[in-house]
Amino acid sequence: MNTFKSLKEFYWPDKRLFIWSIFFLIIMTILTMAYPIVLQFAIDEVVLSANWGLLPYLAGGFVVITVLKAAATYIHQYYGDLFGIRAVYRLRSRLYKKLQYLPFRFYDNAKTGDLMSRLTADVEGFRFFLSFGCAQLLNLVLLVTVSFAVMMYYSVPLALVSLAAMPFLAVAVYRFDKKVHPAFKNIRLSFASLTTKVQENVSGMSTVKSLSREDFEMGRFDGRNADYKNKSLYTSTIWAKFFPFMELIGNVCVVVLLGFGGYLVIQGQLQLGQLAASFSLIWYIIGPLINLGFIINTFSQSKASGERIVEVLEEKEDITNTAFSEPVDCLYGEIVFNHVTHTYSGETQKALEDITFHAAPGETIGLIGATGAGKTTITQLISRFYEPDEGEVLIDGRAINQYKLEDLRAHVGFVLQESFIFSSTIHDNIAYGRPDASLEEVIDAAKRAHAHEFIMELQDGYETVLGERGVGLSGGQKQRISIARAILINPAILVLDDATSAVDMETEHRIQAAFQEVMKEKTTFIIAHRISSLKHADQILVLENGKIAERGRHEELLEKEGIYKTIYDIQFQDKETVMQQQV
Ligand SMILES: Nc1ncnc2c1ncn2[C@@H]1O[C@H](COP(=O)(O)OP(=O)(O)OP(=O)(O)O)[C@@H](O)[C@H]1O
Repeated sequence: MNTFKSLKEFYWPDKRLFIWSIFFLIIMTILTMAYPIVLQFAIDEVVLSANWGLLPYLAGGFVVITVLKAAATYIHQYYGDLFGIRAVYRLRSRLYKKLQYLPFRFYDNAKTGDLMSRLTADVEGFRFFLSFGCAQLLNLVLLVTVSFAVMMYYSVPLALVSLAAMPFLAVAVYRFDKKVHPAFKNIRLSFASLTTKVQENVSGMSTVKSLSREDFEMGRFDGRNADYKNKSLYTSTIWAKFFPFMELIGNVCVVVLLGFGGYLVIQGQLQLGQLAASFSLIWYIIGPLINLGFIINTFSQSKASGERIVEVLEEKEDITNTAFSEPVDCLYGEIVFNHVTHTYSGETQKALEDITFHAAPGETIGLIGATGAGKTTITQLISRFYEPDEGEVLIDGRAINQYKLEDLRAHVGFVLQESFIFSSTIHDNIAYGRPDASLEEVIDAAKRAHAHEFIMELQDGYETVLGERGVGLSGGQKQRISIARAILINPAILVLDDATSAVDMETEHRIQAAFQEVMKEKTTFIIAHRISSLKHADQILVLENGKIAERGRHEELLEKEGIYKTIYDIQFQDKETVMQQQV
C-alpha cells in the first residue's frame, strides 16, 4: 500500500472523479441485482397468479432499469477512465521532468530500454488499475455480498447448500493465483529484456552492419524471442486449465441449486420465481469469483509497476541548485581547480587525483594524455556534471555550486566527439541552446563553423529535417553543426573534445581558423590527441592516470624530454614516415 500512498499526489487531486465513478458503480450493481428480482416477480406475481394487468408495467419498468443501468455504466466507466488518464498524465510529466534533472551518475548505470518501459508499460499498468482494477474489486465485493444476501432472503437452506462448493472455488482461485502471478512477472521481465535488445540493436545498427554481425544479432534475439514465447505459452496452459475447471465447479453448484431448489418448489417451500432468480444470482457470485485471480493479478502487477515508478521518482537529484546558488548574467571565465580528486560512483580507481591548475580568462588550456587519463572528467567537473570527492572548482573566484546550474551550463559550450543531432531541422539543431536566435545569427554561426556551404547544398537548406541521430550527415558535418551550436550560445568557457577529429585536413584547417576567431576572449579547453591542435595553447596539462604529469607551453614541454616529448616524437615520426612514403 505504500506504493499507492507514495503516488497519491498524482491521482488524489481527481478524487471527485473517483468518488463519482464508484457511486455510479454502486447504482450499476443495484440495477444489475434488479434483473433477477424482476424475473422472480414476473413469474411468481404475474404468470403464476395470472395477474396479467401488471405485465405492461413490469415490462416498462424493466426497460427503465435497463436504460438507467446503461447510463450508470457509461458514467462509471467514463469517470473511471478520466480518473486514470489524468493521474498518469501528471505522473508521466513528472517522470519526464525527473529524467531531465537526474544527474549523469544515474545515466551511467541506467538502461535505456528499462527506463522506456518504466515510462510506458509501467505507467499504463498503473493506469489500468486506477481506471478498472480498483472498481472491479469493489464490484466483486458488492455483487457477491448482495447476491448472497438476496439468495439467503429467498431461502436460507438453498443458499447454503448450493454455495457449499464455494470453498473449493476459493481454493482453486488461490492456487491459480500462486501459479499465474510469477508466470506473469516472468513474462514482463522477458518482455523488458526483449525490448532492451531491440533498442540496443537499433541504436548500434551501424556497428552491427560494419562488422557483419547480423546473423549473430539474430541469434541473440532468437534466444530472447523464444524465451518470451515459452513463458507466454506456459501462462496460457495455466489459463487453459483454470477456466474449464472453474466452470466445472460453477456448473456443479448450478446442478445442486436446480436439484435441491426443484425439490423445495415441489415441497412448496420455495416459489418457482425465486428458484429462477436464484439461478441468475448464483452466476453473479461464481462469475466474479472466477475473475478474482485476474483482479488480484491486475492489483499486484500495478503494485509492481508503481514500485518501479516510485524508484525513479525517489532517485536522488544530488546535483541541484543550493541555498547559495545565485543567478549570474556573465562570466569572465577564470577557472581554478584546487586539489581536485574524483572517483566515479561504483569505481574504485580515482579518475582524477589532486588536480590543481589556474586558467585565466581567455586562455587556451590543452589537455593531452592516454585514453582514460582523465581529460574528459576535468571538463565535466567544470559544468558540474559530477561533483568532486575532494577539492574545489572555482569559476571567477566562486565555488561552482554557488552558481545557478542553468546559468553555469549556459556559459559553458561543449563540442563533443560524438555530437548528438536531434531529429528536427538543421536550423533547430543549431539553435538548440538558444531557441530565440534569429535566422541571421544561426546562419552566421554556421558560416563561422564552415557548415553553411554544405547546408546550402541540401535540398531544404536550413529547414532540412535530420533523421534520428542525424542520419544523413557525415561525421564531419555533424561535428560542424555541433560547432555552430556552440558558437551560437557564445559561451565564456568552451570545451572542444577532439573537435576536429572527424573532418578532413582542409576542413580542419578552416575550422581551426574559425576557432581562433571564436576562442578570442573565451577560456577554452582543448582535449586533443594530436599535438598539432595544442601548439598554440597557453597552457598544456599532460595527464597520466588521473594526475597531472607535466604542464607548460608547447616549447617548454618539448624541452622537458618527458611524456609530451615522447608523444610529439611518435606523432612527428609518423608524419616523417608518411612524407617519406609519398616521395
Ligand atoms: N561515467 C563513468 N563511470 C565510471 N567510470 C568512468 C566514467 N567516465 C569515465 N570513467 C573512468 O574514469 C577514467 C577517466 O576517464 P576520462 O573519460 O576522463 O578519460 P579521457 O582521458 O577523457 O579518455 P579518452 O581520451 O578515451 O576520452 C577512466 O578510467 C574511465 O574508465
